[in-house]
This record gives sequence, structure tokens and C-alpha cells, in this order.
Amino acid sequence: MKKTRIDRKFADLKKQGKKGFIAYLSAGDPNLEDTVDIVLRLEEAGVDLIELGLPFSDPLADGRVNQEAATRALDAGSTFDGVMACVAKIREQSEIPMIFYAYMNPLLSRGYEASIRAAAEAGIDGFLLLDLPLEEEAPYRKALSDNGLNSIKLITPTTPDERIEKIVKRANGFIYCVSREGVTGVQDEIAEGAGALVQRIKDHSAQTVALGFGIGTPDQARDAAGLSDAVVVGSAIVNAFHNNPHTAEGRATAAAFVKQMVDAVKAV
Ligand SMILES: O=P(O)(O)OC[C@@H](O)[C@@H](O)c1c[nH]c2ccccc12
Repeated sequence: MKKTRIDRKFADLKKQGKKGFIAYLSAGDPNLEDTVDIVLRLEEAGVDLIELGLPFSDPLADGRVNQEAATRALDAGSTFDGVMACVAKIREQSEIPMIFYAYMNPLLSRGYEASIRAAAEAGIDGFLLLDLPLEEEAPYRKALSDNGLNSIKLITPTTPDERIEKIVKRANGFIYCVSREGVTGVQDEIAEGAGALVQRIKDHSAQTVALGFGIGTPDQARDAAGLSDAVVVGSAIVNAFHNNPHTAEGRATAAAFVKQMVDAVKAV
């Protein structure tokens, strides 16, 4: 498969000896037009890769902050086609790598092949299919690779080694290491076993490992970057853009907060 923007970005970071910073946001929160602006601001703040959540009514792996963001997005009228247009608009102005975080239900109800093709055409670089069991993933991975997209996979603290072995073989782009059990959301401390879990993944794979779940301050971001190749921050970013006024100034304040976390990661 041809190298994606994600592959190229991580190869570049590796060459420079730098850690990556991945930002999650729910597409369409507070609306799709603002999502374009927020992504461009995140890129300016030094974010390496954007995870866009495809808003879904029952996001079972998400904590309250991300759930509410998805609800706001749906209430504001975000549709699948609307999100595709939003991605295409970002692509007119930016080459930042972008991934969809998607639950299966909306893709299945629309037809997964057509959905994946539409996402590729809009300019997405990969998918993380959140609630897709490994045993059923082959047709989806094929559809992704037919469209030149990466298939990112999750590994969690409860994943046994034999399963890690199988998952890493089917993943590309990077591996997402979930630092703790439970759902997304900012925590006081990085989970104790996070470093050991990253190591367990690295024992089975030479791929980039990104660590996420519960990271929400520059100190935590720095510590997480010390344990892995890249850091994922979601809820803290969703909160920052939600809690600041939806004005140019409020957006700049939120982006400045993100930049502090990015800078902490880049200093590792
Ligand atoms: O919000 P946190 O704790 O910073 O964690 C990242 C997370 O939000 C993001 O990667 C994400 C959003 N939805 C998900 C569902 C499953 C796994 C991961 C995610």
C-alpha cells in the first residue's frame, strides 16, 4: 500500500527524534464550519495528527465530555455527508494527517464500502473502527486498504499477549495504546501500568505506539510522551474549545492551551 500522510508524518518525526501529538475532537462540535477553523488552529499550535470523531448517538467507549460533544454535533445537524464536506474543506487548506474515529453502526447503516470510499475521497487518511471485533475485521481492513487508508487499532490493559500479537499484524498507521480501563476522560494521573503496556506492544511490533486516555495537562502529556512515540489528548481539548467563548479570542485561548501540551511533548 502507498504510504499515507500518517505514515509519512511518523517517519518524519522518527527521523527528527521527536514525539508526536495527536488531538481528538468531535466533528461538528459546535458545528461543521467551526470544526474547519478549530482543526486549522490545532495545526498551527503544532498538532501532528487529527482524530475526528464521527458523531454517533451511542458512543459506548466515550466518557461524558466526548459524549456531550457528539450530542452537540448531532443537535447542530452534523450528518455523514456534512462531515465529508468539512474534511474536504480542511483538505483545501491543509495536509495534516486526519483519521476518523467511528463506531460501526453509522457505517453499516450507510453501507461501509461507500462510506469508506467517500471518506477517502474527502481526504481522510485512516480509520479507527472503535467497536469492530478483531474476528470480524477482514472485510473492513480490505475496504480501507483498497482505498489507500490506514487501519488503526486499539490495544487496552486487558488485551492478552496472544491477542496483541494478532492485532498488531492487522494494524497499520500506528497502534493506539489505551492507558487505562474504562472510558475516555481526563484523569488526575497517568495510569500506573501505561508504560508497561506500551512495552508489551513494542515487544510484538516495531510500529508507532500512541498513548491516550486520561491525559489533560502539559505535565501529563510530557510524562506520556516519555513512555511512548506519541500522545493522544481528547477530552481536555474538547473541553477547552467548548468552555471558551466561540469567538476568535476564545478559540485562540483554547489553542494556546493545546500548544502548551504540544510544547511539553516536543521537549521530550
Ligand atoms: O479523552 P481522553 O481521555 O483524552 O482520551 C482520548 C480520546 O478522547 C480519543 O482518542 C477518543 C475519542 N473517542 C474514543 C473512543 C475510543 C478510544 C479513543 C477515543
